Amino acid sequence: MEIGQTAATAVRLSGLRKSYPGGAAPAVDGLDLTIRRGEMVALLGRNGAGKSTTVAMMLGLLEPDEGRVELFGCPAAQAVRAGQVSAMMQEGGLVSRVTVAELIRFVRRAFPRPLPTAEILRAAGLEGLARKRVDRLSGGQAQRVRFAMALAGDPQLLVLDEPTAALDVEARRELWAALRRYAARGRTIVFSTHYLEEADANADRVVVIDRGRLVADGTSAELKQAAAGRIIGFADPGMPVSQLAMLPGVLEAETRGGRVRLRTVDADATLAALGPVRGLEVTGAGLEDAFVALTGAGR
Ligand SMILES: Nc1ncnc2c1ncn2[C@@H]1O[C@H](COP(=O)(O)OP(=O)(O)OP(=O)(O)O)[C@@H](O)[C@H]1O
Repeated sequence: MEIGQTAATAVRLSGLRKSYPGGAAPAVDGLDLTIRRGEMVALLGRNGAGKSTTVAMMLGLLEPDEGRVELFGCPAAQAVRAGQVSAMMQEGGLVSRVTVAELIRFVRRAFPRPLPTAEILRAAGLEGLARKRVDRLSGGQAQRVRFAMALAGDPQLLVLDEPTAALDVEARRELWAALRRYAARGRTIVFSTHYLEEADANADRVVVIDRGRLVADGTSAELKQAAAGRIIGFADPGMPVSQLAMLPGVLEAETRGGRVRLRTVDADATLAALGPVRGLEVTGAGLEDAFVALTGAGR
């Protein structure tokens, strides 16, 4: 049997801890996380939350101080050696002078069961660029070549650390389309990001990390619901913010541009206590509201 081939669990992190020398607080502080095969999971957190450190431990590039990393039931390094796991890092030079197709053919040779070159090019949206030299590609195209290199060996698990950092909107859209095509093959994808909209649009599951700890885990709809409740907006009746904040269910109150915005866990109770208002709007809170509520970002 191939290593861990039957394991339903792709990633299991248990009690992970990591401190850097001189760091005031641990970068990762007791993280437990299980990811099933076929999931597309976003690790979401603000700068310095511990995402990259977690990803590096997941890939066996960094040794945890405490805890364990298992990929498909094996130690990380073993799964990586067996070609089950691949990573796309943020940067990294691409050799020059060769064409995209030549580079992919070269990379394929490193793996026991690589995908066919044509399939790799198709999956990464590079069909039209096969004959182009890699040192003449745009940033977005070069990033898709990195993605193609990462999937050449047909890994079961693909880990991407901020895959769309520094890409423009169009390049981002194309990379996400390529990633979704790969996920549709039943592969597991874990990506870190601090773009809320990317987590919202692409992940089956969003794991929010803050100060090295897991602070939320669910679908983005669940996180919005659990952390942020609903948003009530209406024309400012001139009531002091402190009084608005005291209304039943209200978690946050602010006035801006002649309107009041309340975040509430119980819209009915808030509205009943508020009485009639003008220009009322009630909406579900966005992932950004959930994120602020969960991490205290912006406080
Ligand atoms: N090589 C290092 N040496 C010392 N401290 C580090 C090192 N790498 C990260 N840190 C610290 O560890 C903490 C977590 O950093 P990490 O890079 O894992 O966060 P992140 O969530 O990936 O952040 P970002 O979104 O900015 O990439 C931060 O406080 C950071 O300053």
